[in-house]
Amino acid sequence: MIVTVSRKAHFNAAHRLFRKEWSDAHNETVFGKCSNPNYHGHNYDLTVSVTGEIDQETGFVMDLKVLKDIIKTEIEDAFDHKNLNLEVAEFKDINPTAENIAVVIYNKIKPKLKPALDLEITLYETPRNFVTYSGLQS
Ligand SMILES: Nc1nc2c(c(=O)[nH]1)N=C([C@H](O)[C@H](O)COP(=O)(O)OP(=O)(O)OP(=O)(O)O)CN2
Ligand SMILES: [Zn+2]
Repeated sequence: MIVTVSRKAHFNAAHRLFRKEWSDAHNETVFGKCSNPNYHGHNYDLTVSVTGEIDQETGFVMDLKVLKDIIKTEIEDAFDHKNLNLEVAEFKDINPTAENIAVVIYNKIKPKLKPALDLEITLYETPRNFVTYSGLQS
């Protein structure tokens, strides 16, 4: 039987949406208040979902304590109370949109899971704006 297990997490982070080759005025036209040169913050809510076979000995798809520890180490310790543009290496040259943050989170967590397990990331940037990524490539 294939089942999905999920773990919620949370982090606060600052960011600025902009392209460095564009003027502040053009960035504001494209990204609006999210391109404020002085940055702004969000309370990000994260759901990490792992899908796979139930292990017949343990009854687990995976141990949620293990998933909790992976999220803490890979995401919360790395992103919480950070300026994503300035302090998180993955966003040095990537705009920290919700889409790109979800892809970075996926790419940090996937190698920590058994290869047979599927992963889906849902990231809420605001209570009403959220994105989902499950590893599909164009
Ligand atoms: N496709 C995307 N669009 C937007 C992103 C994004 O990451 N991907 N990000 C932003 C802003 O950073 C931020 O989300 C602010 O959005 P906004 O609509 O202004 O949200 P509110 O302040 O109105 O808060 P709500 O709680 O959602 O009402 C913009 N676009
Ligand atoms: Zn923002």
